[in-house]
Amino acid sequence: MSTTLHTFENGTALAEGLADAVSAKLAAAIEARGAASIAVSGGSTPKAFFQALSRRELDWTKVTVTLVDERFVPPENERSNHGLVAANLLQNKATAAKFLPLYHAAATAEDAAVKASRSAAAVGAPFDVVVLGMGTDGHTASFFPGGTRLKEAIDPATPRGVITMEADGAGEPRLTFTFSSLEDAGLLVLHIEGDGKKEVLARAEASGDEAEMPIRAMLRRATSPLQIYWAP
Ligand SMILES: O=C1O[C@H](COP(=O)(O)O)[C@@H](O)[C@H](O)[C@H]1O
Repeated sequence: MSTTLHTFENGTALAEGLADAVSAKLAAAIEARGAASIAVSGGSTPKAFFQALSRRELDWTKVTVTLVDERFVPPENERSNHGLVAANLLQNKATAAKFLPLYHAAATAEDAAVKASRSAAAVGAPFDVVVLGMGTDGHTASFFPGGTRLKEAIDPATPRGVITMEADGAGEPRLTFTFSSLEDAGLLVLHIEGDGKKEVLARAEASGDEAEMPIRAMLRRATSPLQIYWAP
C-alpha cells in the first residue's frame, strides 16, 4: 500500500503541521456531512499534537473524538488514554467536542468492549481521521506482538468494532478498535518521533511476519494511503 513520509525539524513543527492537516480534514467533513470523527492514539507521543489541535478554529460541536485503543482503567488512572485526551485535546476550542470513551465501568474488559462497539457504530464509518502511534515493539493501536487476540484484531474479515487484547508488553487488559475499523480512514496517519522509532519503522518496512511487528498490517494492507509524520 502507499505510504508518504512527512519529515519535520522538531516535535513542535510536527505538532503544528499535523494539527493543520487533521483540522483541514475535519473541516472538510463538517462541510460535506455536517459532522466529523477522529480516533486518536494514547501513549507519550501525541501530547503536543493534541494541544496544537485543541487550539484550531473548527465547529467542534460537530466533532466526535474517540481513541484507537485504551487501557481497561478509569479515566483518573495515570495510564488512561482518555485522561490524556481530556487533559490535552478536549481543551481550548475543542472543549465543545463530543468524546466517545472505549473504557466503561463494566465488570470485565469484554463487557466494556461490547458497550464501546455499540456506541462506535452510531458514529458511522469510516472515521474521517485516524492517528496511529507505534511502540518500539512494533505494535500499533493495541495490536501487540504475542497479543491474545492479535490474529483476530488484524484479520481484515473481522468486523469493525472494539475487542479486548492482553499481552506481556501491554500492562493492563486493553480495548482496541480492529484493523478493519481503522485502515480505511479518510486521513490515515502514523505519528512517530525520534531516531529509535524511525529505526523500528525501517525494520517494519522490511520483510517479515506481521505477527512479529503488527504495524506491518497497516503498512502493507491499509486501503487508505498511510501518511507518516516524523520528527527527530
Ligand atoms: O500503548 C500504547 O502505545 C502506543 C505508542 O505509545 P508511545 O508512548 O510510544 O508514543 C500508542 O500508539 C497506543 O495508543 C498506546 O495505547
